[in-house]
Amino acid sequence: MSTTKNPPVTKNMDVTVEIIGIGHSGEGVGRINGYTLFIKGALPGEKVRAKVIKVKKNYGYGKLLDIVEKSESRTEAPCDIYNQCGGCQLQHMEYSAQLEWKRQRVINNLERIGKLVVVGEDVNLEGHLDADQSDREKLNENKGKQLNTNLPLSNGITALPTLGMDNPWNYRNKAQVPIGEHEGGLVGGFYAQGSHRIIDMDICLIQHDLNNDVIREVKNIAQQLEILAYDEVSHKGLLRHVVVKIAFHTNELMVVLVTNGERLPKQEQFITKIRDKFSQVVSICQNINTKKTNVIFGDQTRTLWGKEVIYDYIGDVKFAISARSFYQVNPVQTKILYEKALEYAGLTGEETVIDAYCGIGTISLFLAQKAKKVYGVEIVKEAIEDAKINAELNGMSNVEFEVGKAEEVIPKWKDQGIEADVIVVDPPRKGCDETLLQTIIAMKPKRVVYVSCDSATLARDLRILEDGGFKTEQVQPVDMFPHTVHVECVGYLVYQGID
Ligand SMILES: C[S@@+](CC[C@H](N)C(=O)[O-])C[C@H]1O[C@@H](n2cnc3c(N)ncnc32)[C@H](O)[C@@H]1O
Repeated sequence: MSTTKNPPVTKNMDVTVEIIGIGHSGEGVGRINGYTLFIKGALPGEKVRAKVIKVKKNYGYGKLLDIVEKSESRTEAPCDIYNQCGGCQLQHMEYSAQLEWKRQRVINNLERIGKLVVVGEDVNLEGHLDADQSDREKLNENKGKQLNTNLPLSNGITALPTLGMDNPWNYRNKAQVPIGEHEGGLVGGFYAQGSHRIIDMDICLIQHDLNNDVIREVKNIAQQLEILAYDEVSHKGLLRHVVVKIAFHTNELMVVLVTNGERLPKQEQFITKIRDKFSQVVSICQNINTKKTNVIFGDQTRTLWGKEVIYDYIGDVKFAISARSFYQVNPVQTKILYEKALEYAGLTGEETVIDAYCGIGTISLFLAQKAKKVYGVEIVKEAIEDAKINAELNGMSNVEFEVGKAEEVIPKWKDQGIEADVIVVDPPRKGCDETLLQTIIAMKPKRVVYVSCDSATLARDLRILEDGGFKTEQVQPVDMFPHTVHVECVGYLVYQGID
C-alpha cells in the first residue's frame, strides 16, 4: 500500500531554511524535512527566511525575504536589471565561486550519473544534491539508454578546475533584442520573466560594449524616423528585432533589422545614420519575417548596405558570419575550448578525424590545421554550406562535410572503410545518439574527444563508452557563459579495449 506524504509547507508560510545547492535556473535549493524548496537569489551555505509561494507535491518555490546567514561567496550583482531580466542567474555569486560550483556540478554528475570515479581534490562547495537530483530526473525522461552499473568502474578521471575568463564581462559577440512600444516610445531589451512584455534596456553587462551602443542608437534612429515597432498581439507594426554581431578579432560589425514586411521606410536615412555613428559597421541587412511566431528570423535576408558577411578568426582559422549563420557567442572561451579539444586529439598530421555534430565546421577546421583528414557531419544543411565556404576561405582541402544524422552517416562511413584515429563529438544538450555511441565503440578510434554543453548527458554517454572499452582520462570544464548556470566541458577518452 502506498502512502502519500503531504508537503511540510503551505502557501504563504514563512520559513527559515538552509540552502544546500543550486538548481537548474540558479535558484538556491533548500530542504525542509526532506522537501525541496527552490528560492531565487539564495546561495549554498546560507540560511534564509522565505515566503512559500508555490507548493507542488515533491517540491515548492519560496520568495527570498531575508538572509539570516550570508555566504562568503555572495556579492552585489552589478547589473541594474539583474532581477528582472533572467539572462544571467549567478551575478550575485563571486566569479571564483561560480567556477568552483560549475566544476563540482560536473564532478557530481560524473560520479552519480556516470558511476565514474573522479580522483583529485574535491572543491567541496556545500551541497549540490538537489541540483544533481534534477539532472538525474531529466535524464530519466530521456529513456532508452540504460546504464549497466555492475560493470567495472573507471580507474579515476581527473576533473580539472574550470577554465574561467580573466574578465568575465562584455564577452558576448551577438545581441538580439525584441523591439516594442511603451507609452508611445520605442523600447527594446528583453522580455520580462514569464511574459512577452518588453523591458527597455540600455546596457547589458555581458555584451560587447559596441553591441550595446549600436542597439541603443538603432532604437533612437528608428524612433526619430517614426518606424513603427512590431506588436505581436495585433501582428501589426514593422520592426521586430534588432540583431548586432561583432567580430572580436577584426572589429567588423553587422546590423540586422528584422521586419514584419518588405518595405523599410526611409531606408537610406536609416543606413546613413547608422554609418555616421559607427565606422565599424560594414554590413547592414534586413531580414523579413512576416510570420506570427516567436522565431526571430524569417527565411528572406537582403543586404541593405555593405557586405553580406563579417569575418572573424578563432585562432588562425577565418570564419565568414552571415546574418543567420550560427557562430559561438563567446569567442575568447571558444578558442580555449577548441585548444583543449586539439590537445586531447593529440594530432601529429597523420590522423584521420571525424567531427560529429560539426555545425559550421568550427572544430573541424580547427583540427584540420593539424590532421591528415577531417570528416564533419551535421544535420542542418545551411550549416554544412557555411562549413564548406569556411573550408574554402582557409584553403583547407583536407576536410569533407556531409549533411545528415551523425548516427546514420558515421556507420555508413565505417561501412565504406573510413577508419578514424580520433572521433570528436559536440552534441546538443540531449547528448549522443545511442547508435552513434555503439558505432564509435565498434570503430575503436585511439581517442575520443567529447565536447559537451550538459554534463548530465556527458556522464551518461561516458559510462556507455567506458563499458565499450574506452577509459575517460580527463574532463575539463570551460566557462563559456560567465554569470549563467551553463557549463561546457571537454572530455578525453582513450581506447583500452582488447581486440
Ligand atoms: C552543440 S552544437 C555543436 C556545433 C559545432 N560543433 C560548433 O562548435 O559550432 C550541436 C550541433 O549538432 C547538430 N545536430 C543535432 N542533432 C544532430 C544529429 N542527429 N546529427 C548530426 N548533427 C546534429 C545541431 O544542428 C548543432 O549544430
